[in-house]
Amino acid sequence: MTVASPGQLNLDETPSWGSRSVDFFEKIEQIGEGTYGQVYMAREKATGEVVALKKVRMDNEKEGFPITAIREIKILKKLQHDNVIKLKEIVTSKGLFLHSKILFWDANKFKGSIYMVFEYMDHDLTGLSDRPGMRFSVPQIKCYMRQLLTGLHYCHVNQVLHRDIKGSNLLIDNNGNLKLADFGLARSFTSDQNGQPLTNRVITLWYRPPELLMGSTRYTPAVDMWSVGCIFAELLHGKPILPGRNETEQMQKIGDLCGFPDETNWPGVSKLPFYKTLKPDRPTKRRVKDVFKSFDRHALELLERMLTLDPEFRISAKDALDAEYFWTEPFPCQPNSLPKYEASHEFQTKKKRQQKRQQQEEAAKRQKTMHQALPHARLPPIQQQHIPALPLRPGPNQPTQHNLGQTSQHYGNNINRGASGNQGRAPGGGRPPHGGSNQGGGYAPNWAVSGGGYGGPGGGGYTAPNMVPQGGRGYGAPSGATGFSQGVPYGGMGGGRGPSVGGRGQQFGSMNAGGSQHTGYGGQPYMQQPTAQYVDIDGAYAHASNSGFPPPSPPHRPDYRQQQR
Ligand SMILES: Nc1ncnc2c1ncn2[C@@H]1O[C@H](COP(=O)(O)OP(=O)(O)OP(=O)(O)O)[C@@H](O)[C@H]1O
Repeated sequence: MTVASPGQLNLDETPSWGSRSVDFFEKIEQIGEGTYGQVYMAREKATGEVVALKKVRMDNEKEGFPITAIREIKILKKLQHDNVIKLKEIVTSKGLFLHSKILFWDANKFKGSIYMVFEYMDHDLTGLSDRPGMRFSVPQIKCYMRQLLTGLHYCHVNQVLHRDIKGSNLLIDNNGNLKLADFGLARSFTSDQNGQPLTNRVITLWYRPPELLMGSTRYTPAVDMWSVGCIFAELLHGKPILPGRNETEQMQKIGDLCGFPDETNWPGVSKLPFYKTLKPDRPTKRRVKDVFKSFDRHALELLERMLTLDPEFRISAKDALDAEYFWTEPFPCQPNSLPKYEASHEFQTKKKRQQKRQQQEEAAKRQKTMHQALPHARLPPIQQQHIPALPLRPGPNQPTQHNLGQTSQHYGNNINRGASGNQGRAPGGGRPPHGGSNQGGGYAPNWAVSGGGYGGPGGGGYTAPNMVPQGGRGYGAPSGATGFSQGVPYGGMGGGRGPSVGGRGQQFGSMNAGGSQHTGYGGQPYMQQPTAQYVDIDGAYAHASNSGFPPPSPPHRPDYRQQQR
């Protein structure tokens, strides 16, 4: 593989990427609204195959190519697993042109887009849960949870932190397969953690672990496991369990449920930057068992281990897969035995709910008018649907060491306890395929952001230079202050979803031809904004790592999701 020079979109590894126009697809309908563009259900005209097109908005030349998209493309190119969404290719709309595998555009004229083409998934977990009357059975919850943990274990073994685990990023198809999606905040990590600090403004507030809320910048895959714990409890409880409106309230809610951490249950916690600020005046006590006493004994035991305050003792994905919960009756069902549902994405269910609410409001207004006109008319009240949470059973807690899988096997969907090959029940963790090709090839750790080696195409491993800055740099708009709607019991999971993550509000500075001039990270110009632009996923990182990060101040960019949610 060629190592791309700075400032180019290196499509070497997948030659077809970027060469096709979005016109090869016809859009069917919008199914998602993300921070950087819309997501559409679409059909490839030639084959009839249904796909999802995620548009990367690039119409603001000042801000350049969004770093979330660069990260997402780069990481998804490497990760290949049944429980991780497959990025099939990248297509472009007019205004971009491809020359020698480098994408160019004219910054002053270009109003086009890059689209990521994904395999299509019928639902996201939030959309599915929000369907009126939706109830998940225990085998179904176990089936989804096992797939979520399997996909996450694969990411962690391959040294990728997802950093935005939440229902709307868990996609489900009508064969019951669950896949992790939205790797826009993901990043690679090194196990020694001696590198540069990581940003703590990641993970959507309701799913954000205490170490990030208290300002830790050296964290581990345990951050994702906290989010998994929140999702797990949400699935069983029927609504989000920690719906804070801002960081302070979020930490308060965690303290009320899990007890506020101290040096006894989390040595070193008092040294975290915001510990003293967030510490409540009143005493708190762990109440997980009381609050969720209706949960099954094994479910509660697993939940306690996921919601362990000290990240070092929080259960890992690998150990969670080995938990009794998955190996006692009722067992997880097979994905393909699950019922098929009409497509349901959060975007659509939210829209339907809004429309219904509007209709109800209009009907209420009409009734009021009629009532005023006809004082004796008997008018029925507007019905509120109330669906109780799933009933389940009680049990204990048992914290264990957080621990990454060390082996290099794929952990498939069909996990057999004690089956040959895997020792015990827990998985090894598959390495991702080497750089861009699916066959052969060496693989060395630290392939992405942390700048270690990774396999070249079709053969031996090679060591990449430091391609990406350590540190993540997610300086988004502060999260959680606005647009909050508290979830109510409604089907499997709650209605309103939490305030969005802070780390998204940022773009990677545009890069100009030749790579000698560029705007800084987050659109802070170091030099005059160039006209001709191109983006290189690998090279951009290489360039960025030499560019004096972090920028002096976080760039200002509105967080669209805060306005929406
Ligand atoms: N491959 C896919 N198949 C079907 N639907 C998808 C697919 N990818 C994304 N979606 C839908 O679009 C929504 C937004 O996608 P995604 O989270 O990837 O975008 P985003 O810009 O990162 O969003 P956000 O800013 O909310 O994190 C998802 O919640 C899901 O409903």
